[in-house]
Amino acid sequence: MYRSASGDCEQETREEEAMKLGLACQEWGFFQLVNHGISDEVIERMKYEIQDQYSLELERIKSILLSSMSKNLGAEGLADMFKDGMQSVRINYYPPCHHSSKVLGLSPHSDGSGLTLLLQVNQVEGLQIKKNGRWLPIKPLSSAFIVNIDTLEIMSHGKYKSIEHRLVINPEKERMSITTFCMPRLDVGSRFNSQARGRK
Ligand SMILES: O=C(O)CCC(=O)C(=O)O
Ligand SMILES: [Fe+2]
Repeated sequence: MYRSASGDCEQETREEEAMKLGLACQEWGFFQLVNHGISDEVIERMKYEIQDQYSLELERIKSILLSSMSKNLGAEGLADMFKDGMQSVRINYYPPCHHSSKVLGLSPHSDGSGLTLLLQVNQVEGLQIKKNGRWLPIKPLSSAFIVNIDTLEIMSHGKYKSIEHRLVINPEKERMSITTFCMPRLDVGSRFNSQARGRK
């Protein structure tokens, strides 16, 4: 819902703002939201932590993991294939739902990046992975990253497995997680895609 940030503005201003919002949505489909009530301090801290701390630290963890996988697979240069590859981050929020048996937070899927690093923000269970036809819950460990293999399955010629997973909702508690999808460099991705197409 759009709400004027100061909250106490006159009815007239509110109507004017709502009209401007409507126009921006109709004519541009893009707009910048100011006076939203989140303090500069919180925003600056968030920017700093995402840019200078979290993503740099993840980059470090990713290269350590990939070097080790590279040795394990006997596939030199795996870490290099991900160097300067795109990373995208998704913050997932799952509100509690009393009809939790009738809904899913995320339906069964496997991720489309190369490798995924997932951080559970709170310790609420919900993630399940499919193993031998059964859904197994993943117990949240505080401060652990949950790592899952995606297109690395193709890159490892099937030696590593990309596993289907889903998210079930808790009836009482909300859940939050931060997923970082790590892609190989674009040229590597297209090389593997055309190889995979060639195999069909
Ligand atoms: O929230 C989770 O634990 C799972 C998230 C997930 O599978 C995804 O973002 O692709
Ligand atoms: Fe996923």
